[in-house]
Amino acid sequence: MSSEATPISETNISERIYQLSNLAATDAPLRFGEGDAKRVSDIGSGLDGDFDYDYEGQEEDEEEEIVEMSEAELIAMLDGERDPLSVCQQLFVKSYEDKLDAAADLKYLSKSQIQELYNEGYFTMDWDASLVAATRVEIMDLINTQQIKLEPAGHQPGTVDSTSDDENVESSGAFCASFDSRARGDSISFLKVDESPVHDTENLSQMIALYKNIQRDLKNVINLKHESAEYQLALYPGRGTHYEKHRDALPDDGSEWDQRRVTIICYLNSEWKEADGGHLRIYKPPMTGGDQVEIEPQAGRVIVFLSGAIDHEVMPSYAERLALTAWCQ
Ligand SMILES: O=C(O)CCC(=O)C(=O)O
Ligand SMILES: [Fe+2]
Repeated sequence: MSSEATPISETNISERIYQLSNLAATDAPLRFGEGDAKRVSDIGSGLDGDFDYDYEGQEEDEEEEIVEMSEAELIAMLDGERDPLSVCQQLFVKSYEDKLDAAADLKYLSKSQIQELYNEGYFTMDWDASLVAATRVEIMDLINTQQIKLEPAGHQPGTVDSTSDDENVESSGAFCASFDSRARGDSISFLKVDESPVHDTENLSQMIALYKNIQRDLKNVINLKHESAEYQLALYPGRGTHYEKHRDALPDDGSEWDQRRVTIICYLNSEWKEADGGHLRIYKPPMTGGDQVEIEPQAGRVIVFLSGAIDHEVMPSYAERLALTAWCQ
């Protein structure tokens, strides 16, 4: 189905984007690719019933048109209207360049990293590999002792994401589809970093502090609504497991929706070598040339990107591959 052929009204799409965005705020990233057709009209509830009353003659004009559109089509349509990076650049506070010049508000990130995030939609950095390697040992121990319970991300909904909203799980065909094991081969656990003593471990808590530091700096230059973030641990077991091309959120200019705005991922693979694969492939936004960049998932490598602007894909991984992601809203 071609997105151009789909007539859709402004209000219609904004409501539907709102509902999709709520999905994105759980673990329902906006995946797209072959065979990923979803009914936008299936998502959520209420909207289609809003016009069910029968005042003679009046409702005809107001009858909402039900439009079928996959997430891929929705994103393609939005991208066609405006480059997703230029939309997400609106997330930056108006005075962000002044703040960079003052540099006083940045404690952990550099001015050039913030500028890269603005201009390219992402930047990479490296954390102390020995801290990350020690954290991996702690995490594997927590997994082996069942203190962290990983569940296949491509599993049936309702059993996977403790942070997810049951209403979404039940009402949304799209949500179900995002748990398609063909799309992703990892097992995941959402970490309640602020609540659980389980994660009160020396190295892991030091690493969480690093994420929080980044978030604190980002908050000075980007409109972020929350102090907290969602933390997801993801383990790919090897055997060529991957995560198909997707976007973590819709392009978001910071208006009103509960979107993931910034994705921060750190890799924890101390023994990683080229033949292990599992690179993160980044698709640069069209306005920066649209090239592909591959990020090696080696211990300490960190990527920070604008969730609504960067398509990405986990390439087949032939060794266990561990990553800790934080999504800031
Ligand atoms: O682990 C990675 O490199 C990316 C994972 C990812 O894209 C996701 O969990 O949404
Ligand atoms: Fe992602």
